[in-house]
Amino acid sequence: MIVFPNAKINIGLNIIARRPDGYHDLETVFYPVKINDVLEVIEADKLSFESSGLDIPGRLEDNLCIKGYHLLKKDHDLPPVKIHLHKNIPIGAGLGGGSADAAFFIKLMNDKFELGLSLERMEDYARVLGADCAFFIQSKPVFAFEKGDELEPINLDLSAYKIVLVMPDEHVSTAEAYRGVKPAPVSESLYDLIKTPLTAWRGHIKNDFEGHIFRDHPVIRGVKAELYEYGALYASMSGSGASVFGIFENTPNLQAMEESNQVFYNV
Ligand SMILES: C[C@@](CO)(OP(=O)(O)O)[C@H](O)COP(=O)(O)OP(=O)(O)OC[C@H]1O[C@@H](n2ccc(N)nc2=O)[C@H](O)[C@@H]1O
Ligand SMILES: Nc1ncnc2c1ncn2[C@@H]1O[C@H](COP(=O)(O)OP(=O)(O)O)[C@@H](O)[C@H]1O
Repeated sequence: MIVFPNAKINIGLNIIARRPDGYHDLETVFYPVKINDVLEVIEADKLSFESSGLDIPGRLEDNLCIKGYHLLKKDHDLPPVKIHLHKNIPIGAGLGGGSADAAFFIKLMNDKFELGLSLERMEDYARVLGADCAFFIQSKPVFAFEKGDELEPINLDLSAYKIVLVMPDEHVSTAEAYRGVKPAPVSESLYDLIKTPLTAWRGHIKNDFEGHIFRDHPVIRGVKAELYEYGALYASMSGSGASVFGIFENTPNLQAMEESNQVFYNV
């Protein structure tokens, strides 16, 4: 069985407070985008994992698909499987690629081995693997709060616009992003701001990571500024970076940016 885990962007990201468990309470909007990995699972004699495409840093046993397998195996009688992941979603990009793989792995295993798990149950499994994994079970636009794993569906349809994503040759780890941030309560909730017209988002819907990440990685700040120069109605770093998206009325020609960045059009 083959599935195609998709990436996400964060539209707005307010880091509100540090929690006693070391995590942070936040609010964000997750919006699915069309950049996909390819994940295949077949029954086999022993558990194995291999990947192609982009190199995935870290140990094999820490891959979120393998972690997902062990998590499900605790509660279900699963045979060994061979997992192949073709990695296409940029890594350390704030696009949630690893989390998407984890969630799509759970869904795939549920379908393939008829585990009978409800969406809510799969979201519970996903939460164990990472704060933003639960979103990818349904991959529909949501307002996310608490650790980013409490989800409320929202009506947000950007299909009339062109979303372009730029990935500079920089990587920011999620841990680095959280280490540098100063949590603060919000004056205007993203839950309300996201309902305002897109043309009013600039300057109001913010990503709290941008402050210190832009200071430490000026290249990323430059990408955002350039997207506005090309006419973006709204532009922001996604999540913990380093990718930056722009929302345009019409597809821009970013050929000049392609020399030093990876550009994904109409995601
Ligand atoms: C920042 C965000 C924004 O959507 O995504 P990315 O930009 O990395 O994709 C998420 O909060 C990332 O979620 P995820 O990548 O699933 O995080 P986890 O694996 O659970 O945690 C990695 C580390 O991030 C920090 N962390 C994560 C979530 C949260 N609400 N508070 C935190 O402080 C913790 O230090 C944790 O050890
Ligand atoms: N299937 C996976 N794909 C990508 N990264 C993974 C995967 N499983 C575990 N990881 C680990 O998660 C880290 C960050 O992953 P990723 O989700 O791509 O970035 P981000 O948190 O910026 O969205 C990687 O550096 C890697 O060590």
